[in-house]
Amino acid sequence: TLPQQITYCVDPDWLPYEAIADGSHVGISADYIRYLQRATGIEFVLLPTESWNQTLTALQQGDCQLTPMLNRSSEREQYLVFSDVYFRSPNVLVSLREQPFLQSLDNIGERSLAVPEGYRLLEYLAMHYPEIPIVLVQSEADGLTAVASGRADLFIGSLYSINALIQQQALYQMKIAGWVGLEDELRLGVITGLEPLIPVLEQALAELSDTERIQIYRNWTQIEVIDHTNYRLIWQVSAAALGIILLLLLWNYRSSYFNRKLQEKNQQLKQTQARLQRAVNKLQFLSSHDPLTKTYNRNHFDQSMQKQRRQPHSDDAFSLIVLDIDYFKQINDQYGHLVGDQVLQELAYELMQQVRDGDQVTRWGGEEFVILCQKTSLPEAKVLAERIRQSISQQLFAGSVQLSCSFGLAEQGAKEPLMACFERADKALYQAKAEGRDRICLAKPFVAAVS
Ligand SMILES: Nc1nc2c(ncn2[C@@H]2O[C@H](COP(=O)(O)OP(=O)(O)OP(=O)(O)O)[C@@H](O)[C@H]2O)c(=O)[nH]1
Repeated sequence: TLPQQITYCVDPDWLPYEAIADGSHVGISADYIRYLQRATGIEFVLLPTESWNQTLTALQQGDCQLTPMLNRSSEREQYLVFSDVYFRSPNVLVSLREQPFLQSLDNIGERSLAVPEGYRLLEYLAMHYPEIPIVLVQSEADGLTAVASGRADLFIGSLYSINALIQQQALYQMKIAGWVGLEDELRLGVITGLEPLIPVLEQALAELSDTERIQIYRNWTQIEVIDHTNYRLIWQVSAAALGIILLLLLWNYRSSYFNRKLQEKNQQLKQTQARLQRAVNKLQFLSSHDPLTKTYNRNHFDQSMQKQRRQPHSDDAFSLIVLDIDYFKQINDQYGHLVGDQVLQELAYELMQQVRDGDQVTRWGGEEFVILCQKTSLPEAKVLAERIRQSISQQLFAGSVQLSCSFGLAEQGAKEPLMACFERADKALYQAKAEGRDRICLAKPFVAAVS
């Protein structure tokens, strides 16, 4: 009679074959146990252990009645009976990348070899390679760490579990350094006394299709080339590079944005400066010019007089022509004020045409103009005044107006203040008016006051 319930133990750390995770049995053998439970109706109860050695002890003592996945060895046959092999896996040697490829156990030489405690491999090595220095480790994971840290030169273990561990722990500095002739031939083991279970379990295993076996295997293994590229590192480096590129692009975008803004602001500033300069120019022009005739105004005339006074030692002659339109009131009355304005503008234009570059035409007020003649003696000023007088008499202003002007001329005497010179010229102008207009009168020479 078969038991309704049996206890079983597993290797708690031997993925993908089997392991205990959060108290539950996982791995390939867990799928087989679940299948066997369904197929046989026997309840399999896990007795968790902390190491493979503990599992073997529990089996020896009868606390556990079954273990689902192990190799047969003569030592184990003393307390276990085995099913047929239902899973095979090669055993391999693992070393650091820089180690040479050893091919097999025969080429190990002086190198030390890490082997998990309780593994059948120990028996195998003791029998076939007693000279190899063995470093005992707790588990396959511990064995790989031993090689990674230099505690052992090589590790020997099952291909599938090593593959899984290397990936899980990202031990990409490891490589498979050789094949061990010995294959794992994994079987179910039950303690002696429960032999009748074996045919029942074998019968159930025989009914498992190849597809189901492959599915179980696939559930727990990912076959990948061990010597593979460290994609995680590549991703990390690429992500970092991408990050830096994005930062640079952002920086570039921001700085060109601010540059554009700055250029816009500079442009606006330039435009404002230009507007301001135009306003200043206009103000300067207005402060020194007569708005109607565009000749200089009295303000500018006064400033020029002061400058003239600052050059008392100049030997150059300097003359003033003061002129006034004759009967301008009548022109205004007859043709209207707007025509009067136009006459003033055209006359001013005529005066500016006639004088030399250094001379200045100023509207003194109303219809009276003053011409400051640099480097000009009284006879020279008279020639100029005569030319002006004649040219005025020969043209029509504002289309139809004929006019004449009266002129008063004076040459600045030595040490004569300009204002005094102006007054002499103005007097001469009144004289011209009084003598019948349309004529030129010269002022009497300057007589310096006797001190
Ligand atoms: N259209 C116009 N007339 C002006 C302007 N400034 C002064 N006048 C006029 O010029 C006239 C000057 O008249 P008056 O001082 O009597 O002199 P006038 O008529 O020229 O006579 P005489 O100088 O003695 O020959 C006045 O009627 C003013 O109104 C101006 O800017 N535009």
